[in-house]
Amino acid sequence: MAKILQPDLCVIGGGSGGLTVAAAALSLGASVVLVERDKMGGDCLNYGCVPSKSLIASAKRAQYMRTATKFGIAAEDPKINFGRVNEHVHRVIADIAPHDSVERFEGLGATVLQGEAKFTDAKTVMVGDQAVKPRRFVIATGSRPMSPPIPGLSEIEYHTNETIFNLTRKPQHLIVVGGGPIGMEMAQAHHRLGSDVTVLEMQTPLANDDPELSDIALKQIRREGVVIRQGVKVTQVGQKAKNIAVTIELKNGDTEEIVGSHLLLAAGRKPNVEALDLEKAKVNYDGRGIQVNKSLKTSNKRIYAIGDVAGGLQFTHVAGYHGGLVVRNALYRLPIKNDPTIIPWATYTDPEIANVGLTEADAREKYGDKFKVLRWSFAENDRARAEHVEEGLLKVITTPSGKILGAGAVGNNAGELINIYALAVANKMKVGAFTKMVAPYPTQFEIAKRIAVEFYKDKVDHPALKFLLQLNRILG
Ligand SMILES: Cc1cc2nc3c(=O)[nH]c(=O)nc-3n(C[C@H](O)[C@H](O)[C@H](O)COP(=O)(O)OP(=O)(O)OC[C@H]3O[C@@H](n4cnc5c(N)ncnc54)[C@H](O)[C@@H]3O)c2cc1C
Ligand SMILES: NC(=O)c1ccc[n+]([C@@H]2O[C@H](COP(=O)([O-])OP(=O)(O)OC[C@H]3O[C@@H](n4cnc5c(N)ncnc54)[C@H](O)[C@@H]3O)[C@@H](O)[C@H]2O)c1
Repeated sequence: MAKILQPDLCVIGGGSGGLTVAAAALSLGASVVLVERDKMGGDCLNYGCVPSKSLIASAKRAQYMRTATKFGIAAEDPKINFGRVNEHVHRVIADIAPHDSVERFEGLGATVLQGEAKFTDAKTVMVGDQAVKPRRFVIATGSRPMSPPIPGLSEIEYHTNETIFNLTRKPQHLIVVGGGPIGMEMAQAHHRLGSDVTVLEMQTPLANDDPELSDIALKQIRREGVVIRQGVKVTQVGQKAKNIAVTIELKNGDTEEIVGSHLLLAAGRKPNVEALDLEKAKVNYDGRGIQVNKSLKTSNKRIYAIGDVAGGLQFTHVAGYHGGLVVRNALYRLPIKNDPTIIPWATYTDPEIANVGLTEADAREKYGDKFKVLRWSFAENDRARAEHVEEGLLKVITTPSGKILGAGAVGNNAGELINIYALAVANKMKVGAFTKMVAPYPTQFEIAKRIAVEFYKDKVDHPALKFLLQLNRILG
């Protein structure tokens, strides 16, 4: 057996969370062993954010061609070379990959072990025949697609996010099971790239977002031609000649068969915990993931869990945020507090949907009717008009005194717009801060400024202001 490694940190998983911890700890002079069993960069780089956003970018270009007429340019039915689209997607991955590579991390001073980590006791992990006994562990093993218990699934060939980006030929008819962010982003992108697409959602599509916002996006996606069947139960799947037949049960008990060329499962995620032998490390977990406290520590105080495997919000920026927190605690014992209430998210459908902090429904639950909802339509914004992206809405939720509790947006670049509200929520800012700033004209960002003015609209009825106005009139 090789010499036991005894670094400051052993990071298990070389994805968004693990790489953040490793890079930060190395830059602070700590010794790090990094363990990855598959591809460096994890889900985000290889099977998630990067390929999906690259595919969406291709799909957007195709849509621009179809909708050019309103800009005075003859619209065209785009000639889509799906193989070339696939090359573009993989070129983007390859361009980013060096940043996440074994070579880069070894260059930074890490010992990178390429294999599967398994705990043998509360202080030791084995990777092959290499033992690692660090001062602290960080588990960042992520999640994988969940396979719902659908009869017939094991007998057919289906796709998940781990295989869909390998397709080099356009799916004729893509059936997507699950209308969450993965399902809806992939459904719209594939439809724009020329596939027929049917989404089968057992409850409500994009249910994690404010329905006032997601309805606007879903309307647009439907208008483009994606068929979204909600409230349906998939009861059977099977091969039908070269196609896949999916039987669904409707709310009234009727059944229907939908036949497609490809099936994508996007029905939620499962934490990657099984291979770790967590029982031996006395680390508690359940179906959602590893249980952690506010400091992201597990039931074994030497071991942290971060990112998707920690059972909370599943986003790359959350894994990165967790990573930044645990480095402070693990290396310097500085107090940390994981605060999920400051986390924004964006779904990259077109229009995009984004949120941070409380939604209107959250606020109602927490404050009854003691809060304000400000609304401003993108249609009122000059830049949105010029770009023909008037379909959009910004909502800001405040306390009666103007503290920003949350914001949500649907529309062009809503994901960019939400950043300023992430700043506002994290810093407990008041809406008044927006009235003091000047936004360049014409930017879409002016919506954020305009909505802040809305907050003061009813204040013009204040008796003191009315009196001052009257007085000024008298004074001439
Ligand atoms: C299609 C899709 C699109 C997405 N789009 C976005 C987006 O636009 N924005 C966003 O913020 N998020 C997005 N996400 C979510 C994002 O990818 C994840 O939240 C993020 O990757 C989680 O990071 P992580 O470090 O927790 O896990 P991962 O990045 O998955 O990394 C975990 C790593 O651990 C390794 N591993 C697992 N078990 C072991 C073991 N026992 N030993 C050694 N190594 C192990 C795995 O191989 C993997 O490389 C998307 C996800 C999908 C699937
Ligand atoms: N833009 C982004 O940031 C982005 C994009 C994609 C994914 N993600 C992350 O990845 C996570 C996982 O995404 P997801 O879309 O797989 O999961 P999800 O849990 O958000 O959505 C899954 C959907 O599938 C439905 N479903 C489950 N079983 C079903 C069945 N048998 N038949 C029909 N419908 C079924 C659920 O009702 C749900 O609406 C997200 O929660 C998000 O955190 C983020």
